Order: sequence, then C-alpha cells, then structure tokens
Amino acid sequence: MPNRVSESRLLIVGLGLIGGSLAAALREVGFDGKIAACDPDASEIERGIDMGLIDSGGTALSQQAPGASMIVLAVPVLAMESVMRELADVLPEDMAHVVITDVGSTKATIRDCARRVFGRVPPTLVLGHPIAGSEKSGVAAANPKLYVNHKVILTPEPDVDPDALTRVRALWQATGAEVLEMDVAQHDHVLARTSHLPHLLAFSLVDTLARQDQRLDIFRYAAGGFRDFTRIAGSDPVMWRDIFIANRDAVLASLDDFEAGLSKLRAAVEAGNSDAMLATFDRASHARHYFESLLNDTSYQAEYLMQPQGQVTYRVRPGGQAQGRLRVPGDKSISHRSIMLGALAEGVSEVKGFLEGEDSLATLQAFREMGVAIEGPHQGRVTIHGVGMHGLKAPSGPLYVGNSGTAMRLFAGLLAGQAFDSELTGDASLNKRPMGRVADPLRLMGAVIDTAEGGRPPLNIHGGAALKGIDYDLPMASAQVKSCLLFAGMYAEGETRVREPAPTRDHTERMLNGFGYPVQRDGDTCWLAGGGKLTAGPIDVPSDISSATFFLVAAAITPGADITLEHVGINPTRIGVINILTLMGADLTLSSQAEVGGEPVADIRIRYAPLKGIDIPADQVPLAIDEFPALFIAAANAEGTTRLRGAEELRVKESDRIQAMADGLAILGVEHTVVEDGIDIVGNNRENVPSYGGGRIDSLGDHRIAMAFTVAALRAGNEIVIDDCANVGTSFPNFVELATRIGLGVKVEGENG
Ligand SMILES: O=C(O)C1=C[C@@H](OP(=O)(O)O)[C@@H](O)[C@H](O)C1
Ligand SMILES: C=C(OP(=O)(O)O)C(=O)O
Repeated sequence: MPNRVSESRLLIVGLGLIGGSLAAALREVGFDGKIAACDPDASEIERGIDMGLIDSGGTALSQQAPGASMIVLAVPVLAMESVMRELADVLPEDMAHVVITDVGSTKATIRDCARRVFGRVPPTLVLGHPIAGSEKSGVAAANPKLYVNHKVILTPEPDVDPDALTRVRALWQATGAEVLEMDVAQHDHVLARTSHLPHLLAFSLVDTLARQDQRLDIFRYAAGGFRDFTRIAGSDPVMWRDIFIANRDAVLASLDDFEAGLSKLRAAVEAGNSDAMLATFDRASHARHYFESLLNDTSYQAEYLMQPQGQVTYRVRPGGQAQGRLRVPGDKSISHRSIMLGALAEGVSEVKGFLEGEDSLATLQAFREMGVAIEGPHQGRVTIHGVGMHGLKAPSGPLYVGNSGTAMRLFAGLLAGQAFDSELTGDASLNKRPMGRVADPLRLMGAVIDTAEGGRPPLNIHGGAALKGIDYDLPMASAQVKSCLLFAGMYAEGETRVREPAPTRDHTERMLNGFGYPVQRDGDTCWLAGGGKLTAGPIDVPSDISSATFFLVAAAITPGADITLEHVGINPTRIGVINILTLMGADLTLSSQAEVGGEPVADIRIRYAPLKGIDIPADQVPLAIDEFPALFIAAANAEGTTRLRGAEELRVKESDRIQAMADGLAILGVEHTVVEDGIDIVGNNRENVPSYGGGRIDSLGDHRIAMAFTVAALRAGNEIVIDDCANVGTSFPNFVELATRIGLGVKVEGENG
C-alpha cells in the first residue's frame, strides 16, 4: 500500500486541536506505530493519554525528540523558531533520518525560521498546512474526522528529500485529506485572501459591535447572518495574532482590495444606487453558489443550469387523446435575444414570458458572469439592468452555454466586439457542432478566434480586435449566422450586410429595431451600421411555435382530437409548420391575432382531419427547420409518401436529425428512405388501426427527437420507450406535464429527486 504510514514513532509537538486531531485520525485508521506528544501544558498531555490519542508524552522536547522517526510541529507560528532551536540542539548533527513537518498557517516566516536555525531548510523538513480547523481549541476538541475531504497544502523546497515528501504525504492521506503542493509565496498569497482576511473581518465586526453601548441587545437579537459571519471570531487569539504578524504583507494587500470594494459599496448605499448594489450582490451571490458547488465537488452547470443529467427515460403508453387548451412556454429564440439585447442596452428591460429552459438560462447566467445584474426569472419575468454596448466585464472563466447552438453563435458575434478575451464552451452535443460558419465570416471582419479541430467548440475569442463591416453571402440559410454577424456589426466600422439564400427567422432584425438600433432590409439582404446604441424597453415573449408543434402534430394525427394553443408566435418566418400541416390536410384555424412587442401572435386551434403525404415545398424548409422531427411523425400518419429535400441543415442540429428520426422510425416499422438532404416517409392513416408498432428509441439527447416520439405513441400499437430525454428541459421544461394534460400517458423514469 503506497500510502501506508510506516513511522515507528511519531512525535507531535503542541498537542492542541490540530495535533490532537491528527493523532485521533491516525488511531482511527489503525496506525500501528507509537504516538508521543510534547506540550508545555502537562495537563494537555495527560488528557491526550486519557483520551487514548497518544501513548506517551511530556513537557521537555529534549526527552521526547530522540527516537522519533517523524516530528510534526503543531505549535503557534511565532513559537516555531524556539521549538526549532531546541530541536537543533537535541537532534543528532545528521538529521537525515528524522522527517520534520509543520502545520503553520503561513509558510514564508516558517521557512525563514528554518534558515536562521539550521542555516538552510533541511531536505527532510517538509513544510505543510492542513486547511482545516475549528473555532475550538485544545486536545479535548480533537476530532478524528477533522481532515476528511479537507486539503493539506505542502510547500516543499526544490531540494526536498523525496522520501521525506512521500512520508509526509502518506501521513496526511491517511487522515482522509487531499494533499496538494504549491510554492511558499503562492500559499501565503492564497491563504491571506481565503482565510486570513475573513478572520480579520470577523474579529473586527464582533469587536466593534461588542464595544457598542447596546451590546447585550445586539447579541441577544443577533440573527443568523451575524452568527454565520462571525463564527470564526471565536478562534484562538494567540494563533491568529501570530498569523497576522507572520503574513503581514499578503494580508495588507488583500485588505487594500477589500477596502476598495467596501468603499464602492458604501458609496452605492449612500447614493441609493440600486443598480450598483444589485450588480455587486448578484455577482457575489452567484460566485458564492459557484464556490459551494466547487466545495461539494459538483459542477456549476450540473447544479444550477442543467436538470440532473442522469438517464431520463420516457415510457409512453400507446394510444390516448389529444384534447384541451394549452399555453406552451416562451419562444427560445426570442428569450435568448431578450437577454442579449437587454444586457447591452442603456436602461432597464422588463421581459415577460421568458422561457425558463436550460438553454436560455445558460445565456442569462453567462451575462451575469460578465457583470450584468439580472433579476429573476420569476414566472417568466426577468429584469435586466443594461450595461450599455461597452459595459460588459471580462468573465473570470469560460462561458458555458449548455446545449444551445443559438447561444454559442450569437455570443460569438457579440464577444468578437469586446475589449476582453473570452471562451465559449458547451455540452457534449454542442461541442460537436460546426462553428466555422460563424468563425470564418467573423475573421473576415477582423475578429481573432480560435476553434478546436474542424471548427468545433470551444471558441476562444481574443478581445480588442478592430472589426470592419463586411458584405457577406450566407452559404446556408441560417438565422444564427445572420444574427451573429449583425451583432458583430454593431461593433464594426462601417456597414455589415448579410444576404440570405432563403428567408430565415427575423427576430434579431425586429428586436434590434425595437431597441432603437436600425436594421434595414432590401429583398434578401439586411444590414446595419456599426457604432449605434440600444435603448432598453419591455419585451413580451410569445409562446414558442416550435414547442406548440408537438401538440399541433398530436392533434393532427389523433382521431377526435381538438386542441387550442394560446398566444403562439406566428412570425411569418416561423410558420412553416402551419403551412406544411395545412398542405397535408390538417384542420387549423387562427384566432385572437394580435401583435405583442413587434411579433405577431395568435391562438391556434387544430382538430383532427386525415392527413395525406406531400412533397414539402423547398421554401418552407428554413421556416420549419426545428419542426421536422414532429413533422416526420405527422408524415408517418399521412396516407402516401411525404418527401423532404434541401434539409441538410438537419444533420448539424443537436443530433443528426435525419438519421436519428430514421433510426426511430425503423424501430417503429415505418417505411422510409434516407437521402443526404432529406427523407421519404411512407405513412398510413387508417383510423381504427395503429399506424406503426412500438419499441425502444434512443433520442441521442436531442430534445426534439424525444418529444416527437412521445407524440408518436398516440398512434402506436405498442408502448414507445425513449431514452436520454433529460435535454427536453433545454427548450420545454414542462413538456411532460402538458402532454399528460392533453391525454398522453407518459411515465418519466430515472429523474433524480
Ligand atoms: O436563430 C435562432 O434562434 C435559431 C435558428 C435556427 O438555427 P440555424 O440558424 O442554425 O438554422 C434554429 O434551428 C434554432 O433552433 C434557433
Ligand atoms: C436547433 C435548435 O437549437 P440550437 O441550434 O439553439 O441548439 C433547436 O432548438 O431545435
């Protein structure tokens, strides 16, 4: 066993909480050597023996040191030098056989002591610091679990004896600690900020309040905040005095930073500057959650952005009804853009109907990490305190955008225009998707962007590039690429013009105009001039037609069905699904048409009518690009063949949607032929006979594949089981609830909690 502690006699000098807990931990793991202790307080030694922690001990180092194979110095930092001097006297000239280590909270002063006492740091002296403790002191408080899952930092000198280092590591690993190494200066700098400064503040706050006249009341009524903030003010005063003497310079530097931050906050409170206060509290609150997730060893994304990523399986009963009135969540494309534009605007934007799905929440979080104060979401309401076109701050790490191609591509355009460097990364599905389509034209504008091999994420965007407008012919019909370039164009010199091979969703153009940033259009080309600004305003996000589609198809294929979907966005660049279903014979009616925040909306009623196969018109493909998984299910329930061509873009979505759907249709027994840019599907619509069988289908983690096959079960002969459905939460968090409400039998398996 490499980590076995094989010391014959361990001597702990200073039998307090730290030394006593070390002895207790070693006892608990069955350490078979002798443990002795030396402490000026004879009663502590007696107590240690009574507690069974040590075998022997005494107050004189000259009697305890000889014969020890390892000595742990667990005395206060300022006592280190005198202890080392005594050791130098009693230990033999050649100290090669005794390994010495310490537990001091500062390292440079202890290294200096060693140099003064021994002439150099002996190779068998391994300086260390267990980051564990408690406000309690004395051996009576010894706790065998004190070090479990705590860090112990070793700060060995470059010429350390490797055997000594191995033995000290083994000692701490045996207590359950995680052992790290760093150099002395780094240790002292880090500890000044993470431990010494907070202790100083806690001592100071309690002392200040305790000196005030009404201190009894203050302590009697002090609430949890006081208790939480000041627990460490109960720590050992001598030890802490020593630490502040020993680590003076690093502590003062961190105190300067703190005082600067505090005086800014003071000014904000004084002026009643609510934006400044919110921005600080919001950043701090998220940073605190981030630390907590680090401490708990879970990833930030896993904890805050993603549903538990365990395997989620939908088990869907064959048959069922499709009846009712529903409102599906807010539009994903508009939700992303509302945060992006609201953040860069001047003023406060109030958003209603925001999609609280993982994709749009990841976008919101990314802006928080760039210093934007955002309140909510609370039931679809979000308040964004815009920072202006140049007000974003450099994030402290990579920006994680989850599963969302839209976020990564639109962010790429925005970030290319910033003064700071940034990195965009996503989940396993997104990290396989092509980003050259945005990186290439952005480079033509002067952006400096690195991608992984094959133009895949992560994207590293170098700040400070001077962008120039370009005139760009999109090689594919993509609203994401168009929007990316328009966003970069706001930061570019001159005009940025984008020509589309076919119309794609125009939310970016509408919303920019709504925020007072003029975007013009002539035929297939739209353009804007750089250097403008955005003015905050209210945003009303309509329900997402892409989410509504699953229920449109549910009703279109289920005899007797009648569903009304309320307040759905019917932007002409998004209604391919309405046009295609109508061509297939579906019975659709629109009512309550209105315009909200520059986007048309309507209630859509759909009643069952038998469907027939069609050739999908090429011009409808970009207008229904996200709706094809569901439309393939409609096709499987339509009499005759439905033919789709010109849809190669489907191959680079969250999955290869042509292949993923074809594989699922094959399992259900639906006849089909796959081609590079589309598919032929041969369906049936005999009312009293199931259209296909059942089976187990892999959604490949693609939300739309999972939801499409859920709806397919309405006309299946047997149960459909769909694996890997957790990502439904990216676009449609309450899908199962609404599906159940209209009459589908969905059982969710494997969800945590
Ligand atoms: O701009 C947008 O919000 C979107 C554009 C489309 O992608 P492409 O631009 O890649 O076609 C669409 O598939 C995506 O769900 C959202
Ligand atoms: C393709 C989609 O989204 P994105 O590209 O943003 O991941 C989608 O929602 O179907």
